Amino acid sequence: MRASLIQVAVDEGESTASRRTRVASLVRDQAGVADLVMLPELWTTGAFAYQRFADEAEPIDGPTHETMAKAASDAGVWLHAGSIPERDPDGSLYNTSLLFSPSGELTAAYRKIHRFGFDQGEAVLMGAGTELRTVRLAGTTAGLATCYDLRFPELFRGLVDAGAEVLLLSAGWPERRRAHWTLLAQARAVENQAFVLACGTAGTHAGVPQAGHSIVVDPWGEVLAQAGAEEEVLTVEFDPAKVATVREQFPALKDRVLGLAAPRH
Ligand SMILES: O=C(O)CCC(=O)C(=O)O
Repeated sequence: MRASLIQVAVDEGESTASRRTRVASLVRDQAGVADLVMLPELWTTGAFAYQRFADEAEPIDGPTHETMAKAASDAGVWLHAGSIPERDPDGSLYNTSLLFSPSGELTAAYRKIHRFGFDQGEAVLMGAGTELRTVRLAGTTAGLATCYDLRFPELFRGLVDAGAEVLLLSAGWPERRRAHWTLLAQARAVENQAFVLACGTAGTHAGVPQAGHSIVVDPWGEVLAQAGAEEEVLTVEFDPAKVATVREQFPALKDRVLGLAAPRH
C-alpha cells in the first residue's frame, strides 16, 4: 500500500474556499501515486481558530464533502479527508473526520472523542463523539482517531480490539509539544503492533505555530517516514501484512490481562 499524507499549511492569509480548491488539486495529484491519501484535522479553519468554528461549520454533506468526494473519485484513491467543523442538524458542533472510497462515497465519519482545550476552545465549543470507527480499506482495517485522541491509549486499544491494523490520525498539533507527537505516535504503534499514519498541519494560525512532522510508524515502532515543518506531501509504501507477522512473532497482545481489580487500601 502506498499512502500520501498531505501536510497542509493552514495560514490566515488564505481563505477557506481557496484552500479547499488548492487541497483538492493536491489530492488529485496523487492519482497513480498513492492508494490512500490523508489530510489533517480542521484544515479548512485551523484547529486553534476557535472563533471560526461556528461561522464555518458545515453539515456532513457540505462543501468539503462535495469537493473531497470528487477529488477522491478523480484520483481513484481512498481519501481520509481530515476533519471538518461539523454542524449537526440539531445545531451542535463536532470535530468530524470524513473518509471517502475511491469512487467518492463517504465510507466513514468519525466524531472526535477527546476534545482539546480543558475548559475552553474546542472542549466547550464542540460536542464529544461517542463511537469508535473502523473501516475496511485496501485489504486492511483502519481505525480512525483525531489529534488529542493520541494521548488516550484506551481509544487505540478499542480500535485494535475491533480489528484495526492501521491507525489513521488527523491532527493540528502545535509545535510547542512536537516531542510528544513523535513519542506518542511511536508508542501507539509499538503497544498496538499496528501502523500509525499521523498527518498534521504546517503554518501558523490563531498565533499557534504548527508542528508539521507528519509521521508514519510501523508495528515495530520504526519511523518509516517523517515530514519537515513546512507544507509537504509525505509518501510512503508499506505492507499491512507486517502487522500479522509482528503480532505472531512477538505476541504481546495475547498477554493482556483484562479487568484488573482496583488496589486495596
Ligand atoms: O494534545 C496536544 O498536545 C494537542 C492536541 C490538539 O491540539 C488538538 O487536539 O487539537
